[in-house]
Amino acid sequence: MTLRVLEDPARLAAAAAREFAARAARAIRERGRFAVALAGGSTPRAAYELLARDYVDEVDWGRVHFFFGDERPVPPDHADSNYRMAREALLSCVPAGSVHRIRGELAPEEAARRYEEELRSFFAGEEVPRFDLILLGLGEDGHTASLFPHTRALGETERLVVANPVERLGTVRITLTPPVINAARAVVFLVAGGGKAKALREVLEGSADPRQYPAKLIRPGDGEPLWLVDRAAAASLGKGPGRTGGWRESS
Ligand SMILES: O=C(O)[C@H](O)[C@@H](O)[C@H](O)[C@H](O)COP(=O)(O)O
Repeated sequence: MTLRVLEDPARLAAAAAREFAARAARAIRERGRFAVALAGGSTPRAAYELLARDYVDEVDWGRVHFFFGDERPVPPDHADSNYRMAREALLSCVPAGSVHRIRGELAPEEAARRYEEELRSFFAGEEVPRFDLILLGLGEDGHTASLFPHTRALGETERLVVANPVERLGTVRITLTPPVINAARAVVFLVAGGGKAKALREVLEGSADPRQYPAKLIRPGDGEPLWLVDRAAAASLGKGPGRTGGWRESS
């Protein structure tokens, strides 16, 4: 597991944009396309905006295929839509090869079924779709994508996409499941803000049950997750009695 601590959210966004562009170039060089699942929430927005502003000529956007790690059960123009955030920050600014949104306007089960169909079609021939990159955030409760603590999706081993009831939020979210995320060639977490410090320490150093901190379930077989965090989110690392190590800080 590699941890990079950036001074502030702006430097975190810049590092994330650089990472995205580097992995896109490598995937396109090696396989002729770059299949990426975008994270939702607020943290990644600045990185998406940097990609749209500073990387228009750096990335062969026509070979980039955008997917989503999860979606809220809302239409694409709703303020809570992860698709809407990505469209405003990036997708409307670059000539992507394709954009595959999760149809939040449908009933969650139907949205999950259709999205799974779309994944199986795009990744035809792959038992489990292998994204070149999956971007993820981390919630203060240790969730990632829409894998929330003690929810049904955490134990999913067959489905690629599920409708996941989240009692605490009183809603049903549509999310990639752990097997798909862990099949990715690369997983990069973007974590900013002191509010995430406790969850980040628990995930990286704690021995709590992964059902309590679902981001602990993310262990890509191919490579270690890269954690891009700002200094505020990293404030509690290396202090807890339960530091299990296992991560190295890279400059
Ligand atoms: O749909 C979502 O909300 C995200 O997929 C979710 O997993 C997010 O990444 C975390 O909740 C962190 O959100 P912030 O970046 O807003 O803190």
